[in-house]
Amino acid sequence: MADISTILIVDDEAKMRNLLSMMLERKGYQIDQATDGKDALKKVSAGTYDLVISDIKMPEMDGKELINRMREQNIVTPVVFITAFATVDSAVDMMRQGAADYVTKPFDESKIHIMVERALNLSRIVNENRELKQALEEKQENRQLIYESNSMGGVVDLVKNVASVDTAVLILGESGTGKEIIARHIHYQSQRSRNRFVPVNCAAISSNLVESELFGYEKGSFTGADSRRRGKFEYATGGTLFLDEIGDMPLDSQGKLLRALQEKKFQRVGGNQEIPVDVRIICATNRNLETMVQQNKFRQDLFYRINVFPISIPPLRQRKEDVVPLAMYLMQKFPFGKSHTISEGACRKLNEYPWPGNVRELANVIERCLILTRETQKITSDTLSFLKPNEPAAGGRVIVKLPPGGVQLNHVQFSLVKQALQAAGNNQTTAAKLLGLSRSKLRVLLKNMDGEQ
Ligand SMILES: Nc1ncnc2c1ncn2[C@@H]1O[C@H](COP(=O)(O)OP(=O)(O)OP(=O)(O)O)[C@@H](O)[C@H]1O
Repeated sequence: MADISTILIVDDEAKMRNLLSMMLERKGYQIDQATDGKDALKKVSAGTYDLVISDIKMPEMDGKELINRMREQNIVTPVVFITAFATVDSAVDMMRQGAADYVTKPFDESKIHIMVERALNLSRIVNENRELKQALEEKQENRQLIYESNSMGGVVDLVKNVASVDTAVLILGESGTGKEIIARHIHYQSQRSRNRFVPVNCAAISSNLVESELFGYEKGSFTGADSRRRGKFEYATGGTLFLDEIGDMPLDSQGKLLRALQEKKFQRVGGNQEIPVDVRIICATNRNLETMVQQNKFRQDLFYRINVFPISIPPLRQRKEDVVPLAMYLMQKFPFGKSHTISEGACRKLNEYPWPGNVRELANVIERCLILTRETQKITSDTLSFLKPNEPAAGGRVIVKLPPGGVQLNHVQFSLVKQALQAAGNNQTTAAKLLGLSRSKLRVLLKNMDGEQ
């Protein structure tokens, strides 16, 4: 049931839109309508459609401009044109613009159905091809797991054991230890590897959006829901759903997640169609969920359901053997780091440092060193003089004195975010790094700040 095709019909004539909608709804397709190219572009940018059927002549934005704008925005949904007068020339022109097909008016119903089926088949093949390519690239990108330590060797053994079964896995470890890369390895070694690996950062989604992010929504289910949208569960069908920072998921959303996992089905927000769950769940957290359960901050029943096969990733300071191999590997990953060398003294310094931000912090330090030594291409212990073993390079402890009259925490947050953006020249990725946040979490903060202004 999850793959009912959704078609967007674009025509300025209501009569034509309704006629086509009726014909296609009878065949079981889900239909949405737009009144011209501009309206259609807004909808295809926000929603998920399998096919667009569009008139050519329309006010505001015509069919040709619509398809051009879609391709500019990398929206590859096939478009079929309906035209009153198709000469060979205009047909060639339409196909040149990237149309999947065209039909001439007046048309009979069977012609429309054949054309829609053909275009949807094409759409499926194009999507499959694109996703396979993406998966291959991702697999190559995340292929290498660097380690020398016995403790990481143990983690890799656990990954091998659990990959082939569909068991829920809970990956535990401090921030930046490699929880996501381990989750990807489980996925790519499983029978689900031909399908998607879909990461969701539970900490980056504001609580009122968790449900629609996970389960999707129907058109009109809330203000701004202009079109139907698939959620992460549906998107990951046949594959793996990676729920990162699960400990940060609000309690009421935890209840909804639990229900979907128990009943093995869910409904989109505002919908009544039951959609079966066919995903493998891998969760990760840097929090102590058992303590959170005791404090009633995490649901015990959900904890038992996701904690079937726990894997703990040790912090980098407890596996010093991995530090230098990882540093060498990370150097190679940067395009300008291929011919750099690293001295023994520098390696010693890297080994002495406690790495509170783990592998992510090591990657940041290596990037900084590569920039500092662009000329000499030699990383020495002097290059690492900014690294103080008792003073973390990033994410260190900061003590802020509380003013006697108290302070609004969100004002402090606001000020720090603003300063970080200023220092980073408005580059959100760099600003997020300065604040020890992921870019998505910074975006949520910015959005919330917008709301408060
Ligand atoms: N053993 C490893 N080999 C190669 N790369 C690694 C390894 N461990 C971590 N990395 C890299 O370090 C970075 C941080 O790892 P990852 O995102 O998996 O950590 P995480 O524990 O999920 O972080 P967070 O808790 O902040 O979400 C990534 O770029 C990842 O590819």
